This record gives sequence, structure tokens and C-alpha cells, in this order.
Amino acid sequence: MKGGFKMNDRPVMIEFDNVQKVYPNGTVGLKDIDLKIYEGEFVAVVGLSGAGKSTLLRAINRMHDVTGGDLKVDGQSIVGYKGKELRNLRRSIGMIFQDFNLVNRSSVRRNVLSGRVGYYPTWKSSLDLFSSEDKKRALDSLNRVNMTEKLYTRVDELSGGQQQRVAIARALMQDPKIMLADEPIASLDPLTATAVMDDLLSLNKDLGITVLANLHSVPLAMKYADRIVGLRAGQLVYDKPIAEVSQDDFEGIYSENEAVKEGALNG
Ligand SMILES: Nc1ncnc2c1ncn2[C@@H]1O[C@H](COP(=O)(O)OP(=O)(O)OP(=O)(O)O)[C@@H](O)[C@H]1O
Repeated sequence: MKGGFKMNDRPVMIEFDNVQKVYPNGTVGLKDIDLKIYEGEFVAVVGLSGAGKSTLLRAINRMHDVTGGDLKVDGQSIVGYKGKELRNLRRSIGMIFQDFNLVNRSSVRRNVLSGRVGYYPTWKSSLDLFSSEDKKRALDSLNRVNMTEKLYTRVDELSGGQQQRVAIARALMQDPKIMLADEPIASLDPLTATAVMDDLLSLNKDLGITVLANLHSVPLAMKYADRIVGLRAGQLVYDKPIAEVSQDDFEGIYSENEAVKEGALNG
């Protein structure tokens, strides 16, 4: 375990209790998931394509609703949240995606400030009436990912790695307790991928944000995470702190497809 402390001495930040997700077409996304993520943990979720990694992450901010069991965030059951409770939940959880989800024709500044719109009535944010405190917050967030000098650059003039760092800065504007990263580096070359993972690690270690990242690369999961959980066909088939992980363990997670296993293990 990195850092010399035991994670399970900390409060539970996310708790899956026998969670099920069946999509309307009958596909099972998640089955019998029991999982506790502790405050300040960096957890990597690995598994084959279609194993349920995105479904697991998206259940936490209710982008997907679960169909059975209970899911708690910071001690509160979130499955029945509506209206204001749901908005507050989503504010407290940042998310980044494989394809960045930025507004390409807008500036970096505008994209980052948009991370704060959940705190304003629509008319104020559409008129760019952000407080000076939030403008400073935007600079601080960009500084954390070393992107301050691109403040007025249009997003579509940035590299993929730079765009992902802008997306991280935007998510930081929400002052999140949790950061969900859904295949954050799948579109990036290895060097850029490392820079983005370094940024995620720094907000985990420096700001104490709990990070849950879906990764295809087992070596990167081993390098950055405190703990690896593995899914297979919607079920949790693996859960170990990094100190106990060995590469042979991934047979069970990736055994359906040897080619994918090879690719995943080689980075
Ligand atoms: N909206 C949906 N409707 C029906 N089935 C879905 C939907 N979204 C996902 N699924 C199915 O649920 C299962 C889990 O998908 P999910 O996207 O969570 O897997 P994943 O591990 O994130 O895969 P990938 O690595 O390819 O992103 C898959 O069988 C998928 O086809």
C-alpha cells in the first residue's frame, strides 16, 4: 500500500451494496456488485471491453440508474435522488472521458469556467458573468495541470493530451470529492498518457480527491493506483491493493480473449 496508511482506516466514500444493472434491452451491465471505495483512494478498474467498467463508473453519478441494490456516496444512498439532491451529487463528482467532451470551438478559459455553471443560474453563466473568485479558481485549476499559458487558445487547437488536461481543470472547478475517469488515456500516445495520469495522481495525493479510473492498461493501473478491481461480464472478479497484485492475476479477468490479454498486459 502506498503512503504507509491503511485505506480501510478511512471513511468509505463510495459503497456498492449488491448492485445490479440490467439495461432496458435485457443486457446485464452489473451483477451482484459489492464494493467499498475509501476516501482518498486511487482505484483502477480493469477488464475486457464490455465487462461493465463504464456502467460501474456512471452509476456513481447517476448517468446510469442501477436496477437493484443500493449505492451510497459519502454515506448517503443516492439511488432515489432527484432534483436538487441529484444536482448536488453531480456537482461533488468530477468526470473525464476518453473523448474529452469539451466544446471544441470555445476557448480553454470558457471550457474551464463551464465547470462552474452548476453553481450559477443559466442566464448568468451564458452571459459570462462569473465571479472574480471563479475566474481565479479557473487559473488555479489550469495551473495545476500546467495549462495556464493556453487560457485563450481554442480547444480544437490543442493536442489530445492538452485537451484532457483542460477537461481535468474543468472538473476541478466543481471542487469535487470524487473524480471518475472513464478511459482517460485511451485516445492518447504513451507519453501524453503518462502526463495525464500524473495529473490525476497529483489531484489524488495533493487534494485528497478519491479517484476511480477505468483503464485498459494493467501496467499503468499498477503504476498509479492504490488498488485494482477487475470486472468480467458485469461481475467483480478481482479486488486487491497494489502491493498484492501480480501480473499472473489477470488471467481470470482477461482469459476470454488471449489477444486482448496480451495487449493489456504489455501496455
Ligand atoms: N445503453 C446501453 N444499452 C444496452 N446495453 C448497454 C448500454 N450501455 C452498455 N451496455 C452493455 O452493457 C455491458 C457493459 O458495458 P460497459 O460499457 O459498461 O463496458 P466497459 O467495460 O466499459 O467496456 P469498454 O471497455 O468497451 O468501454 C456491455 O455488454 C454493453 O454492451
